[in-house]
Amino acid sequence: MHLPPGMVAVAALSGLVAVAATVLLTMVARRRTGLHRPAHVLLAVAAGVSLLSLLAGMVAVLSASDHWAHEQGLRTGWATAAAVGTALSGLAFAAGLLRLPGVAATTAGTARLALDSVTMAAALWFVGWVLFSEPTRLLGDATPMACPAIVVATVSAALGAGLAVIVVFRAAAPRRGLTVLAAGISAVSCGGLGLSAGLCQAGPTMALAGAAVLAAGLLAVAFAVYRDDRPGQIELDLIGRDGEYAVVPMVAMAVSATYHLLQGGQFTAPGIVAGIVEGFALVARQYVTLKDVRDYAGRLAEREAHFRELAHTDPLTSLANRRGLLRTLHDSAAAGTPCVLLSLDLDGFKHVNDMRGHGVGDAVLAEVGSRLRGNLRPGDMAARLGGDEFAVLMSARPAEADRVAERLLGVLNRPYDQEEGPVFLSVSIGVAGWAGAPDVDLLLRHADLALRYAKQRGKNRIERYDAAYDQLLRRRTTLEHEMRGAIERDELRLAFQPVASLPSVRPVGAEALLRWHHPELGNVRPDEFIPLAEECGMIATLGAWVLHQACYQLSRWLADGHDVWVSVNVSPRELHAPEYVVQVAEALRAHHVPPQRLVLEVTEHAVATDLDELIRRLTALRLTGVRIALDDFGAGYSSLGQLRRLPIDILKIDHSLVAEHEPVRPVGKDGPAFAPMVDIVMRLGHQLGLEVIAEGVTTPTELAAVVAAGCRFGQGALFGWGVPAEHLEAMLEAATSPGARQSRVPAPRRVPGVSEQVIPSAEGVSAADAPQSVDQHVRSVDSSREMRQA
Ligand SMILES: Nc1nc2c(ncn2[C@@H]2O[C@H](COP(=O)(O)OP(=O)(O)OP(=O)(O)O)[C@@H](O)[C@H]2O)c(=O)[nH]1
Repeated sequence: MHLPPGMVAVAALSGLVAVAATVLLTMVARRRTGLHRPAHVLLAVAAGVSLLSLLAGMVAVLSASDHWAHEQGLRTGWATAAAVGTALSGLAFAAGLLRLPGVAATTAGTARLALDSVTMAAALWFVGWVLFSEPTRLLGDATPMACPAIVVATVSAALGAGLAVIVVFRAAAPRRGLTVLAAGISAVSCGGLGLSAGLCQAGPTMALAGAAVLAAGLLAVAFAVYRDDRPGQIELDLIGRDGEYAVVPMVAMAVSATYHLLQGGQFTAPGIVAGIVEGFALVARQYVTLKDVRDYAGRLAEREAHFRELAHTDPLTSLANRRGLLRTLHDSAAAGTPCVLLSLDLDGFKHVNDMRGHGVGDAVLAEVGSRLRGNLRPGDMAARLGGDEFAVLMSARPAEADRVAERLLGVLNRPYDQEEGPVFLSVSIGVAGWAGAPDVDLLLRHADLALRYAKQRGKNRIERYDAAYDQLLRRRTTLEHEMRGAIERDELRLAFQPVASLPSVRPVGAEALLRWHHPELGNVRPDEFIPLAEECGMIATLGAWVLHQACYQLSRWLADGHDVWVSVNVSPRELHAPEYVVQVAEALRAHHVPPQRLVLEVTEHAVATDLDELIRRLTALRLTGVRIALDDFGAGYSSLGQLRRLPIDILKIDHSLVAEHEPVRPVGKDGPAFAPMVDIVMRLGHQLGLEVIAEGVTTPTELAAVVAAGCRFGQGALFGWGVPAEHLEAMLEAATSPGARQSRVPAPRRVPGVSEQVIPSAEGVSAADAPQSVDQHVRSVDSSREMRQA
C-alpha cells in the first residue's frame, strides 16, 4: 500500500520514539535497586509489550497491499495481535503501578485501591461503551466490530486508566511525576486501542495516530521513571476524599446512561455488566468504608477507655486515685451497697523523704500500694489519695472491716526493705461507714475525721468514726483560730510551779507554765492547746512570748532580792529553729537577767531525733550562759549512752519513777526506806556531774524517798501547783530568812572542752546580780506536763 511520506515519517518517528523510551525504561529498571526495582521492571516489561504491538502494527500497515480493505481476515489477525499486546501491556502497567512503594502497602489498602480502581474503570468503560456502541457509534463504520479482542483490550485499558487516576488522586503532594506516569500509561492504552481499531476497521490513518499516541505515552512513562531518580515512598490516603471518588464515576455513568436512553439506545449485555460491576464495586467499597469506620470507632472507644482508666489511676502505685475512688463510691451509693471506708495515712512519712530521699519515699509508697493490693478481699478496692494518704473501700459489715483494718495495720507496719537498709513506718487508720442513707461526701469526711483522731491519739492505731469527733474537730478548729489572736487579746498568763530545795522544802526556783483563759471557752487545758500549737506552727510564737514573760518576771524577783531561778519549756520545733539561740540571748539581754538564772527544759522527745544535731543546738544554747535541763528523764526515750553525750546541766526525774515505785527498805538491814529507781538515777546524775530534780513529788513518803536518795531539789504537788507570780513571790518571801539566803541554784555541769568562763557557776549569784526592776505586769502561763501531774 502506498502511504503518503508524511504518514511513513509518523510511523518511523513513532517507532523510534517507542524504541528509545523502552530502552530508557529498561536501563532505568536495570540500574534501580531496592523496593522500586520490581515496579520499574514491570513498567519496562509493559513498555516492551507495547513496543511489540506498535512495531507489529507498523509492519502490518506498511506491508499491507492495495487490497487491504478487502482482506478482513488479515486485518483482524493484526488487530487482534495489537489488541492482545495492548491488553497485556495495560495489565503489566497496572501491576507496575501497584508495585510502586507505598501504593499497595497493606492488604486492606490494596483491596480498597482495587475497589476504587474497578469503580473508576467500570465508569470509564461504560462511558466508552455508550459512545462507541449503537446508536451513538462515534466511529461510525470504522467501529471495529470484527475484532472482539479489542473489547478485552478496552477492559484492560479501563482498569489501567482507572487505577492510574485513583493513585494520582489519592497520592500526597508532590505528585507531578506520578501524574505524568499515569497520563503516559493511559496514553499507551488509548494509543494501543486506536492502533488496534485502525488495523481492524478504521484504516491506516487511525492506526498511525494510535501508534503516535502510544509512542508519546511510552515517552511520558520513560520520562517520569527516568526523572524520578531518587524515588521515595508514595503516600496514599485511602480514607479521605471518599465523596469525590464515589460521586464522579456515578455522575459520569448516570449522564451517559441518560444520554444513551435519549438517543434511543438499548442496554445490551456489556452495558448491563458494566453497570453491575460498578454497583458491586461501590457497595463493596461502602462496606469496606463502613468497616473502617467501625474499626476506627472501636479503637477510639478503646483509647477513650484507656485514658479514662489512666485518669482514675495513681501512676506510682497503680492503685485507683482519688477520682477513681470517688467513682466507685458514687456507684456504691447509687446501688445502696453497704460500704466501709478505711482512710490510711503513714505516720511520720516526711522523715523518710527527709532522711532517705524522695526515691526511697516513692519506693516505700509503691510497696504500701502493693501490700494493700495483696491484702484486699475480692471486690474491695484500694486507692492512693495523694502523698502518703491511702484508702480502702470495702463492701463489708463493721466487724469485718475492723478485722481487715487490724490486718492492714500489721501488714503496713512491717519494715520496708530498701538498698540502704530497712525503713520502719507505722500507719494510722480511720474507719467509717454510711451514716444512714449513702452520702459519699459524708463518708469521706467521717473516715477523715476518724483518721485525724487516730493521729491525735498517738498514731499507729485504728479509730472508728464517732459523732463526738465532729464536736472535737469543731472545737479544735475554734481553738486554732482563737489561739492566733490570744496574745493580742491578752488572754495568756504565766503560772509558776515552785521547785523546792530539799530537805528544807524552801522554794528556790519555778517552772514557768503557760495558761490560756478564753472569755467564752473558759480555761483551755494546756494538753489541748499546746499540741495544737505544735501542729499548726504557733508553738514558736507562744514559746517566744513565754520566754520574754518568764525573763521579765525573773528580773523582777531578782530585783526584789529573791534568790531564785526560772525554767522554761522548749519545744523540739523551737530548739531546732536556727534563730532560737539569738532569741534567748536577746530575751536575757532585754530583761537584764543573768543567764545562769534561766533554765531551758528540753523533753526526752527531742532526744529521740538526730542526736548530733541536738548536741550542736544545746551546746550553742549553753554558750549563752543558760543551763539546760533534760525533762521527763526515765519516761522512755533517751538511752544512757545518749545521756553521757548530751551537754546538759540538770536531770529532771520523771514523775512516773518517783510515784510508781513504792519506797523499799534495804534487804536484811534496818534503815530508811528508799526509792530504787530514783536512787539509781540520782547516782547516775551525780556520776555525770548533773544536778537532779525529782518531779511529781506528791506525798511525804515520796519526799522521804527522794531525800534519802540524795536528791537536792524537788517539784510536785507537795510543794505547790502552778500559781500566779504574786503567789510564788509570797512563797519566796515567806521562806526567806536572813540566814537562808545563800544561793541554791543548781550549778552548771563541767563539760570537757568548754570553758568554765562561758558557763558561769550559779554559786555566788546573789541579789547583786539582779537587774533593775522592769515596770511591766506579768500575765500567766501553763504546761501540759503539769496537767499530767495533776
Ligand atoms: N516520696 C514522695 N513523697 C511524697 C509524695 N507526695 C507527697 N509526699 C510527701 O509526703 C509527706 C506527707 O507528709 P504528712 O502526711 O503531711 O506528714 P507525716 O510526716 O506523714 O506526718 P503525719 O501524717 O502527721 O504522721 C510530705 O513530706 C510530702 O512532701 C510522693 O509522691 N512521693
